[in-house]
Amino acid sequence: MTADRGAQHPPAAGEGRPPAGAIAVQDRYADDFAWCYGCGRHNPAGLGLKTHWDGEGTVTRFRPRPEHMAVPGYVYGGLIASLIDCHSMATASLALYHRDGHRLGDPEPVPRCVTASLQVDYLRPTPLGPELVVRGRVVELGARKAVVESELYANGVLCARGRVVAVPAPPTMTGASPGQGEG
Ligand SMILES: CCCCCCCCCCCCCCCC(=O)SCCNC(=O)CCNC(=O)[C@H](O)C(C)(C)COP(=O)(O)OP(=O)(O)OC[C@H]1O[C@@H](n2cnc3c(N)ncnc32)[C@H](O)[C@@H]1OP(=O)(O)O
Repeated sequence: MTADRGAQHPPAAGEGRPPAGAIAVQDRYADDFAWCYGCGRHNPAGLGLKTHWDGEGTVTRFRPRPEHMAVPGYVYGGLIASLIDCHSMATASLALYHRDGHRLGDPEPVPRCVTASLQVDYLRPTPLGPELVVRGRVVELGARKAVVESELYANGVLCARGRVVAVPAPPTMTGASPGQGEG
């Protein structure tokens, strides 16, 4: 994955800025499954990521806070992995929802996926300060998985790229109350 290092992202529909009040994927996860640190709307300590369709793919925007620092001036790589992870999961969930004939705004909750594999390439240091833009697209949609490729930009410059395998959440991950893991 060495191509496009440092590529400028082409102009996209709406530049990833959803209209006010637009429904995000995370708004439509079932209540019991909306606690994820990265994207759960019920997790007050989380990142609160919101993912929307934009043009041919999906987009999530996030402005890192000072505590998301790796070294002064640059973003911590673990945060970058989290952004790519949750953005890709939302993209996979949305693709499954569309495959089932639904559109955001339908009453049925969006299906939930978990991360089977998360691979991130850090192409250049990500500056701490500007809003980050993550763009994703589904490259494979199978019966039991979706493969999503996501790219993270700062000031329009490609800084990291991820490839994520998403699998519908197994029944063993359902039913616990927040704070009740198996371990
Ligand atoms: C009503 C429902 C509500 C549900 C409500 C859930 C609440 C939960 C909310 C979670 C919110 C998430 C928020 C953000 C994402 C996280 O942070 S999720 C947390 C981190 N991830 C985990 O803990 C997952 C732990 N791993 C697992 O549970 C199992 O390994 C998995 C991922 C379910 C896969 O199970 P499995 O039995 O291996 O699945 P299997 O059917 O064999 O494989 C399906 C496909 O995936 C592929 N695959 C599996 N593992 C891998 C791998 N490591 N690498 C590459 N490909 C793989 C297989 O090859 C297969 O591909 P195909 O043969 O179909 O082409």
